[in-house]
Amino acid sequence: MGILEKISEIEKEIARTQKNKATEYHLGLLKAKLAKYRAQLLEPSKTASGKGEGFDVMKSGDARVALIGFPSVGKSTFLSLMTSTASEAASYEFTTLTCIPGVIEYKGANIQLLDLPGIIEGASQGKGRGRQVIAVARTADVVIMMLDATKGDVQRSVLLEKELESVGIRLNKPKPNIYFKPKKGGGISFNSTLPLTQCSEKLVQLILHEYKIFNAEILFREDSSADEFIDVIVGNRVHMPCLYVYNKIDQISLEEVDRLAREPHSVVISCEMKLNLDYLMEMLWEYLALICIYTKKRGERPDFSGAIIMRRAASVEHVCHRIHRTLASHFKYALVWGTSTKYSPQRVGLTHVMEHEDVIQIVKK
Ligand SMILES: Nc1nc2c(ncn2[C@@H]2O[C@H](COP(=O)(O)OP(=O)(O)OP(=O)(O)O)[C@@H](O)[C@H]2O)c(=O)[nH]1
Ligand SMILES: [K+]
Ligand SMILES: [Mg+2]
Repeated sequence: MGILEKISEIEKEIARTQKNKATEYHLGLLKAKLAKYRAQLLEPSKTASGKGEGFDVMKSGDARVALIGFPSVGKSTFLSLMTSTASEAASYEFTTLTCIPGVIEYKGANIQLLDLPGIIEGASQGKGRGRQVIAVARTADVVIMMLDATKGDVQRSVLLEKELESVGIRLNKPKPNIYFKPKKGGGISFNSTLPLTQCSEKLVQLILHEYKIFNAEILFREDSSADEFIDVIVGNRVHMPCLYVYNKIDQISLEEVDRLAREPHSVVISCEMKLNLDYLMEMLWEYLALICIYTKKRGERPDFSGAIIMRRAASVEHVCHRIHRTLASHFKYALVWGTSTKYSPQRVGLTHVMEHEDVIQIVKK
């Protein structure tokens, strides 16, 4: 039996197994098996000629955003609208056949936006160009899942989310807070800091057994599920923020727009009428978790023309490294003006955490 058949067998068995206390272990085991086969699917195939297969687009700029969606939802129209790159748009499906990069300039940051072919159900198993598209999605900092507002797409977004889930991409989900350390000997040591309602020591043992792990230390720090535990063992999961963008709202009623806008993580837009694009950029900025830092030399005004773009929670040390490789080793202290400090300016050390629009002056030894 091929992997795809095995996967489909297990999926069928999961679907026909009733979920209750008695089947809990059986289901847990099935899920562990499923995750194992899915992982094999992700491995590069040995038979394929290899070259020219993937969409190799160089990473550039401060962050990368991938446009994922069914065909003809308006991904290429969006890229052409937001960047100086033109990507062909048309009313037929699968107009775009490869990965087309553009750059959005926003708040001094260069955000790389990737237009991609439309994907359909079964993409993760190689339908269409699904696997290449998903491989690109894995490299993004944020995924924009673009949906067609005229197609009642709340349900359809679930389908695509499942495709991404099945290859280890977790959208808008925090990493499970589980400590897991394989050992050389000593058996399984299992602990939890709170009562578990979705998983148990026995289930954990079974799952570990399936992965041929017989010695390990495990600590559940939250009430995680068996699926989340499997994610931790498998390890190559990508946790990624995702914005659900409903396009073509020029075609639906105000009530419908209002309803879609209230869905979690969603933004409603119209590329054709250029509606709500500012708000989308604000949300994207939030989801990318980028901040602007301005530098200032002693006795001079801050340089507001060139912001340093960093990730949220970046420290003074991170800023130093960005300015020059050796700066941190000559660092004496820094003066910071802005929302991260109580006083303006305030003298801070390397570990101080910067905030958006802070100004920094670095004093060397
Ligand atoms: N009414 C309306 N039509 C739109 C809007 N945005 C895009 N379209 C139309 O939707 C059709 C598909 O647009 P594309 O940009 O080619 O869609 P795509 O998602 O890139 O499609 P594929 O590359 O085939 O997957 C085109 O006819 C666009 O003119 C919009 O905001 N409103
Ligand atoms: K199209
Ligand atoms: Mg397109």
